[in-house]
Amino acid sequence: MDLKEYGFINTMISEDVRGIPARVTAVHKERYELICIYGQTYGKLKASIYYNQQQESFPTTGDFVIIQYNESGDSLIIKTLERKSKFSRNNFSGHAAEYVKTVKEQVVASNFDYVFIMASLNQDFNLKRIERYLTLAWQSGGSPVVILTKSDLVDDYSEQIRAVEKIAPGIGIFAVSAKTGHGIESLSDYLKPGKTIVLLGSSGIGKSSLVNALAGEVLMAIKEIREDDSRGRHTTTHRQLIKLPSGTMVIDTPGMRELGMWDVNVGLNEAFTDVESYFGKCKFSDCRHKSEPGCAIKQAIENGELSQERWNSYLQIKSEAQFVDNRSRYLREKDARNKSIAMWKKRNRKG
Ligand SMILES: Nc1nc2c(ncn2[C@@H]2O[C@H](COP(=O)(O)OP(=O)(O)OP(=O)(O)O)[C@@H](O)[C@H]2O)c(=O)[nH]1
Ligand SMILES: [Zn+2]
Repeated sequence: MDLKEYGFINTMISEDVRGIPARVTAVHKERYELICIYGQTYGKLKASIYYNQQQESFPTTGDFVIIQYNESGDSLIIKTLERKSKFSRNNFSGHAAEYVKTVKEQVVASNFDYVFIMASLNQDFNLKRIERYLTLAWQSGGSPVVILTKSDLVDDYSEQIRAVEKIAPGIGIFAVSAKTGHGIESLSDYLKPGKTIVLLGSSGIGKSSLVNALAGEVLMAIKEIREDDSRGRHTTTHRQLIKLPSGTMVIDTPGMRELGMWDVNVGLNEAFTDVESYFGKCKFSDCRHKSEPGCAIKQAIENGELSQERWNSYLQIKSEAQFVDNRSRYLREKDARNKSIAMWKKRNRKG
C-alpha cells in the first residue's frame, strides 16, 4: 500500500523521523484505525508523549501520524503531523453558551481539501445555516463547495441557487439528487485520487446517500426518514474516513454535526468580504456602524447595496466568535495563572 493514495506527501516528514507515516481513518475511544504501507492497522497513543509531556495534539480522523509499527498488535502513535486544514468544535453549542464553564478546542476532522457544505432543497433549506457553514469552511483551510441535495423533491430550485450565489460568490454550487443521480457527474472535478472531502450538514440531509451515489455502491448505511418532517436519524455512528472507487476520500463524522464556532475571525473575513469592504469607507476611521454620520454600512443598507439581513448575520456570527475568543483566552490565562501559583507553592514548600 502506498500512503500517497491516501494523500500523503513525503515533505510532511523530516528525514530523521523514527517511525513510519500513517493516516487515521477512524477514532474509537482509545484506539485508532490507521492505514500505512502495511495496510490497515490499529494504534494507540504513546503515553509518555501524549499524556505526560502533552506535546502533541491528539490525533483525529484525517490526521497523518508517525507510528512505531507493530505487526502483531497495536502500533504506537508517536507524533501528530502538522495539519493543513481542520475542523474543531467547542464543547458548547448555541444558546447554552452562557451556562458552560469551559470551552476547549477539539479537532474533529483534518487534512481535507474540500468542504462539501450540504443542505437539502426541501423544507430544511436554511440560508443562515449555509452562511454559517461557509464561515466555518473558510476558516478551516479547506475550499468550500455548496451541495444542495434532494433536487428530485422540488420542481424549481433556481431561487435557492440564486440566494446561495449571493452569499457564496465565486463558489461552486450544485444541485444534486442521490436518488435519481441528477447532478452527481458535475461533481467530478472534486473526485480526484488522493484528495479528501469533508461533509458538513445536518442529520438527514443525505450525506450518506451522496457518498453511496458517488461510490456507485452502498458504503454507508442509510435509515429511511419520513420526508414530511424531514428529520434525520443520526445514522452515522463513528468518525470515519472512507475511500471511494475514484480514489477520493470522504470524511463523515458525527462530530462535524455539532460544530460550534471556534476562532472564527479568519473565516469571517473571507465569507463576508462584501460586508467588510465597506469598513474602510466610513467617514470616521473608528466608526462603530451604529448611528455615526457618514457610515458606509448604513448608507449601503439604505440604498439597497447591502441587505439588512446580511449585516445582521455578520454581527451575529461576529459576536459569537468574540464570545468564544474571550472565553478561551480567559481560560488560557487562568490556566497559566494556576500553573504559576502551583509552581510558586511547590517552591515555597521546598524552601
Ligand atoms: N428523495 C430523495 N431522498 C433522499 C436523497 N438523498 C437522501 N435521501 C433520503 O434522506 C434520508 C436521509 O439520508 P441519509 O443519506 O442517511 O442522510 P445523512 O445526512 O447521512 O444522515 P445522518 O447519517 O443522520 O447524518 C433517507 O431517507 C434517504 O433516502 C435524494 O437525493 N432524494
Ligand atoms: Zn460605519
